[in-house]
This record gives sequence, C-alpha cells and structure tokens, in this order.
Amino acid sequence: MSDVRAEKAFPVYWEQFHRDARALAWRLAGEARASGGFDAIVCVTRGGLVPAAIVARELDIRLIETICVASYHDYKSQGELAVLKGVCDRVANVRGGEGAGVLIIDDLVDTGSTARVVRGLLPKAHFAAVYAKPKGRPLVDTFVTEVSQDTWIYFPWDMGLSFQPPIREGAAG
Ligand SMILES: O=P(O)(O)OC[C@H]1O[C@H](OP(=O)(O)OP(=O)(O)O)[C@H](O)[C@@H]1O
Ligand SMILES: Nc1nc2[nH]cnc2c(=O)[nH]1
Ligand SMILES: [Mg+2]
Repeated sequence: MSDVRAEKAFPVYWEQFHRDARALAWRLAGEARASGGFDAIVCVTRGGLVPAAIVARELDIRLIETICVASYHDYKSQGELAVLKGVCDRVANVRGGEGAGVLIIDDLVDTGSTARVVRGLLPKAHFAAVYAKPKGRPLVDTFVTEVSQDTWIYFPWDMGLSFQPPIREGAAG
C-alpha cells in the first residue's frame, strides 16, 4: 500500500477468514492435482501463519517451514524489507531444488514487494495468498478475493470489540 492512501476498510472476521482460507485450499487442491502436489508449505510470517495452518490441515501437508520477513514497520507504511530468516535446505530442496514442490502461503499481497523477494528465493514454488490487490496480483499464482489498491484489509487478529457511538450522536457525519 506504500504510495496510495488506503481510503476503504475491508474488515475480515474469523469466520470469514476461515471460509476464505478454505476456499484457497479448494483451489490449491485443484492445482495440486494438476501439478503433482505439494510436499511442503513455507509460510510468510507473520500473516501467512494463520492461512498456512488452515491449508495444511485441508491438504494434509505436515512439512511446514517459515520465511520471516519484516517490512511494514509502522501501521500502513512500508519500510525497507528485511528477510530475518530464510528457508532451510531440507524444504527448499524437497523436490529437486529452488522450491519445486513447495507451496508458499501469505495472507495477502499488496504492492507485491514481499512476494517478489520470497519468489526470488524459491523461484519454482507456487505462491498463494488469500487476498490480493492489483499491484501484487501478478506475483500470485492462486488467490481468493481481490480488493482495490486503496483498500486496507483488517484481519481478525488485529481487531477487538469496542464501543460504537449511536449514529444520531454524529458518528455518521
Ligand atoms: O505486498 P506487500 O506490499 O509487500 O505487502 C504484503 C505483506 O504485508 C503484510 O505483512 P507485514 O510486512 O505487514 O508483516 P506481518 O505479516 O508480520 O504482519 C502481509 O502479511 C504481507 O506479507
Ligand atoms: N493488515 C494489513 N496489512 C497489510 N500490509 C500490506 N497491506 C496490508 C493490508 O491491507 N492490511
Ligand atoms: Mg506479512
């Protein structure tokens, strides 16, 4: 989201996230049939951890690795992208090297910067995200829902219940 101001909010609740992550698993099951399956999952921390758990359960994948990337240091503003931990050789070479047979999972692609770096490390892997914005979309092999570039997605783990003032008290203005 670095150069476009996020004007619209897209809040996602746990039930919806579970449904969308399952929809991703259904699509990936089709991909797996066509491509010979996935032997391992690499989840992009931290956001990729949650959909990775759901997809791993649905596709019965038990070899799971993380790639630890940090870039959004402040809320909504992307800084320098740092890979804090790469992928172990056992997973990167699970089917002949360069990420062949590996499924990479993240919660979303926005500008595509994170996906570009991760794909560079595992060029033969399949990259999946639950949500995609237009700039990041060319970097993803499989996703479920596209939102506009000026939308900020609020995940259930980032939200909590809070009091809402009644509309007549000015909240609608
Ligand atoms: O396409 P991009 O513009 O690179 O943005 C997408 C990345 O941003 C978020 O991660 P973030 O860096 O905020 O860290 P987190 O997963 O630890 O929350 C999200 O989980 C993606 O990994
Ligand atoms: N939660 C959240 N993190 C992001 N990182 C980059 N874009 C987004 C977004 O829309 N929502
Ligand atoms: Mg992330």
